Amino acid sequence: MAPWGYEKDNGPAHWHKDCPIANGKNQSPIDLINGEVKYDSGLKPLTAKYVPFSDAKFLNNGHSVQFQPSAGNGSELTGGPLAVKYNFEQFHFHWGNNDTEGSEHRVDGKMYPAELHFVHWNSTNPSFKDAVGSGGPNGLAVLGFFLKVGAENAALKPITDLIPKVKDAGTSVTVPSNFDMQAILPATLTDYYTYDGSLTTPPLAECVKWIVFKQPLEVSAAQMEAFRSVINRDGKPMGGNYRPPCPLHDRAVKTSFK
Ligand SMILES: Cc1ccnc(S(N)(=O)=O)n1
Ligand SMILES: [Zn+2]
Repeated sequence: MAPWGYEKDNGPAHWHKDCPIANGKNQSPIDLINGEVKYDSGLKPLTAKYVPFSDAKFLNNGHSVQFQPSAGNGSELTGGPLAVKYNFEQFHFHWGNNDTEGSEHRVDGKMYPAELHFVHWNSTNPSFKDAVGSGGPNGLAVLGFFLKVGAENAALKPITDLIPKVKDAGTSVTVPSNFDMQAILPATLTDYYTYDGSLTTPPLAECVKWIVFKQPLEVSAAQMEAFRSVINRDGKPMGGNYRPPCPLHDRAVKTSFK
């Protein structure tokens, strides 16, 4: 099979051939149906501490654009549904070719124009790779933020301004060291959905504690257009790099809000 992608001949419907877990019972993304979620008063607030990065890259890996600091940067996530500290690994995006599609998770069937994933790994593992392979839903913790079109997002501007420099697959740039990742996050990380799921791209490992925030972040139309100018490994616009929702099976989606 050609390397996996989102086209007709290598998209999500094909992934099960190389990754049979694609048809597993704990796959992501899912449609977050408000009538079926359950408030959990035991969910604590989440704390994310992102420290300045000395040498971080912003890159086009052929299926997304991704911010990746050097390993062991010291940024970490605790609280919420998490029992231990998780180390920050990278963030990346999924988006559509128009404003009616692009997010991976949906809310009552609604898609947002894009979704931002902050990936963290369970610090009881020696590395990110070990955490992915650790088995069970506590290997990674991924924060999902919906993006909607509105005001310019000043915190993401240093990243969206770099997009023209990583237009082609396999390109990367160094991110200015004064980039403040903490500023991307809302002041308080409240009101989220959480459930046990998987990576949404191959290898689709079922190792993720998903934490999807109810409140979307805003980006400007110009920032959305920047994403839509990115080219994938097949030389086509990367937009549409989202997996459709997977069956919930017998999983519960909990909320930190009523
Ligand atoms: C690190 C990683 C790999 C694959 N997929 C994801 S995702 N889209 O589930 O966050 N993250
Ligand atoms: Zn993702």
